[in-house]
Amino acid sequence: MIETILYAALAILMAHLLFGVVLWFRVRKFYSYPNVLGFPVIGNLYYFYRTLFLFTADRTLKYVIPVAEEHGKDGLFFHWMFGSSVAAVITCPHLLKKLSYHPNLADKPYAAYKGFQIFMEGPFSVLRSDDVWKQHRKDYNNYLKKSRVDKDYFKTFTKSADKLVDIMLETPSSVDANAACTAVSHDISMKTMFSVETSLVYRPECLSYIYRIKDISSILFLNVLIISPLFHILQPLSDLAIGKLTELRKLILEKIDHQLKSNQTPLHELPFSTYLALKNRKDNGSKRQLYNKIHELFLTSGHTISVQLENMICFLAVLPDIRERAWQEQYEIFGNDIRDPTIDDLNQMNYLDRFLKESYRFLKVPLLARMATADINVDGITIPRGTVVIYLMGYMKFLPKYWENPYIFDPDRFLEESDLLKCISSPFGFGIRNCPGEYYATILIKIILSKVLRRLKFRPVEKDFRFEDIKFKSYIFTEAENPPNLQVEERT
Ligand code: HEM
Repeated sequence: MIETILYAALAILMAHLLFGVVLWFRVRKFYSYPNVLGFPVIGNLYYFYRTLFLFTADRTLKYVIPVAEEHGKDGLFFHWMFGSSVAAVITCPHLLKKLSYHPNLADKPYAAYKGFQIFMEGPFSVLRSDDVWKQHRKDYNNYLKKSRVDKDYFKTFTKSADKLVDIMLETPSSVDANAACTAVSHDISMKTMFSVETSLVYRPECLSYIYRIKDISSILFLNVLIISPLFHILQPLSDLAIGKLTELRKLILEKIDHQLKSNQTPLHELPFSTYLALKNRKDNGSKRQLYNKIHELFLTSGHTISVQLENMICFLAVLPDIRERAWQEQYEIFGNDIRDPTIDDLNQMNYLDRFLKESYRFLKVPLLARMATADINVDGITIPRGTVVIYLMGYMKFLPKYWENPYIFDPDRFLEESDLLKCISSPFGFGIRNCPGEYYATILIKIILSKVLRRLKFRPVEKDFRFEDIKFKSYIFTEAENPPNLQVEERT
């Protein structure tokens, strides 16, 4: 018996060493780690297991940043990542600038985005930037373009801003701004993208399911090597996990059905979700494909705004000087008038623009990833075809070499903006896979903050809570993990 166990242990050890040799052979040309115990094979095995269980963006970042600081050279280091691919990790803004629009870096890597395909199907989760992606993207661009936002969605934005203020005034002694912003931004997304009016998004049980979607989507940033075999189990589970949201989906599908049956609305006036359903029908797409398209739209249009908005309100609450300066600018434009802003008004809000930029720096996407579809030569180094290129945004946005006092919240650091800083601080990504929702998001957030600032005074209930007390955690975006409840009063 003991002999059998010993043989089995020896066999596992040998198999491991062989595996280690294969790993080392694959990465030996550009591996930048020191050997472990002087042996490259053991080093490779060590890093293989060390990164195999990096499931979430937060864990990945916590592991990669110290490695970048220790081993990165000239803003780049190669790493055997996610247990499955060689990654070139970019930590230097100059390199980022050179590579961000590189034609060989137009695709998204399987390793980092495949997980999203469990429940999303649209430009975000399409890996190749091919004709399929182009078509999806064209549809998004069409529904998010400036003329649509200004003409079709603007009124919804302004009405919803008032609604948010009213909700915050309902329980002025202790406002959960996160819940309020989540409800309102999902309501806006339901109205603009899905043309559905429902109070369901305001119900606490529905909100808790929306938060769950956030958790699921952050976990989906995961290790495909482990997760791929589980895909078929995970897909039905993801439906179960988002329970109440299936009620929202039901409403969306009923609306779609109704619009398709009535056949009266001209094609270009259809809401985005109905248009997607029509196309899905034409392409003989399955019901699951339609669900996945709806989920992507729901996540990209609702979740993104709610995270940014709730955190920005939290920043304004804990930074009284900045809040008053932002209010002062509003006062200069509107006086005491609480009328709806126009596009011209929004264009005059320069301090608010800087506040948004500085907020985005803290609420950053922790990392962005692309796939090298051919060899890339940069600064005398070759990034080979098939390498996953990871832009370590969460690191570059706080490098003291580029940002004075990086952990101080200072909108005025954007008074002068170089091309380089613009590139690092870009909250909406870059290259052809950047965000199509930038205009929609910016207009919406500015309208809401303009109303909130003009109508409300607010501070944390816990008076001593400071900006420095905020603990940040990375999901798809980086967010405050411990936002304080707010005390609110109407400005007179
Ligand atoms: C403040 C709000 C938002 C921020 C900070 C943001 C940020 C981003 C970033 C950084 C990317 C690039 C992701 C990557 O490279 O992997 C992205 C992609 C995307 N965003 Fe946004 N986004 C926001 C709002 C929106 C909105 C409102 C929509 C749609 C209604 C949207 C739809 C998309 C889509 C479809 C993609 C994928 C594009 C592609 O791969 O071609 N986003 N977003």
